[in-house]
Amino acid sequence: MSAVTVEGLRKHYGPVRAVDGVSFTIEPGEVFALLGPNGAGKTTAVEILEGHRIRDGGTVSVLGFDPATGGRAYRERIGIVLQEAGFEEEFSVVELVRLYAGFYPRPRLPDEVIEQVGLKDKRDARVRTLSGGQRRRLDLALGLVGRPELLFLDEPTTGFDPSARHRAWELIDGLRDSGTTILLTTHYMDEAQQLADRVAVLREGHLVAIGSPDSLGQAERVSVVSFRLPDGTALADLPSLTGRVEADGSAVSVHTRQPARDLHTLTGWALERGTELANLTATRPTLEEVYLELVES
Ligand SMILES: Nc1ncnc2c1ncn2[C@@H]1O[C@H](COP(=O)(O)OP(=O)(O)OP(=O)(O)O)[C@@H](O)[C@H]1O
Repeated sequence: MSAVTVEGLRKHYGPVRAVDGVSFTIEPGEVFALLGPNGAGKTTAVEILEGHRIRDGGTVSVLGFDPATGGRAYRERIGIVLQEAGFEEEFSVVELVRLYAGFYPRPRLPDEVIEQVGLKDKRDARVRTLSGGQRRRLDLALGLVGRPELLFLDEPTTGFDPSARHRAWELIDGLRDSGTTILLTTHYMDEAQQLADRVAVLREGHLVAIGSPDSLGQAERVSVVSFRLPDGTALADLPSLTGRVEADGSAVSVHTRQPARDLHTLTGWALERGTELANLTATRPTLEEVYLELVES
């Protein structure tokens, strides 16, 4: 059985179709990243799965529960790491983690979780004295202490310094290795590439792509043709191409679904003018490039 099955999910706010017929599944043990620009519907979809919002249509099954009616039995099996949880500022780190541990039937040891998220030095510090990044790690500890089968991670590393980010990635990798299913949202494509077995891209309430980070570009058949603009040539002198042209100084990149055609046009153009296209390459795009193609085209 899939850990998560979503079919035809809909949630409208008046005229805004925040989620408009979205279907996907997440397998047990999978790390699944939901991507999309601001307002695409990620939070709405995730909060429906968490049981925090009521859907208007479609079916949802998470660990065999309907989150809308799963109640406490459901909440005991999931972990939620919110972007900005409101904390009791006067508690110490260990007190707060202990408090949360008390909500679950089979909690992990608070000190073990505190160490895992890298807050051992701050174990007895008051929450109000924590830095932003340390608070985010505390969020993570609170999401983990109940030994969840499914963990919801909302932008888990926003505000982290680079080394904290890499530690968080290692931690999430470790959770995957221990069999935890993870649904994460992120605006960092390198994070999705690094962590996710599969990613889904939402745009205006619709799923526009789904697959492994590496397969996504192939499915969209987007390639990037790059070259240096010949001396004495302006961008406006280039022939008309099927792809989207971007320039950074004289470095030009063409994001195209028809790389052969655009390469042919470009090389024909260069030959006619008796010039070269320096640094000419045609590559598969990064996840970030595929993502931008999907959400901006
Ligand atoms: N409670 C609400 N009432 C009315 N409209 C809402 C409500 N919540 C979300 N929306 C609208 O639904 C759409 C989707 O919002 P949502 O928060 O799900 O997007 P998101 O993908 O999570 O964005 P972000 O990346 O900015 O967090 C937006 O147009 C938003 O304005």
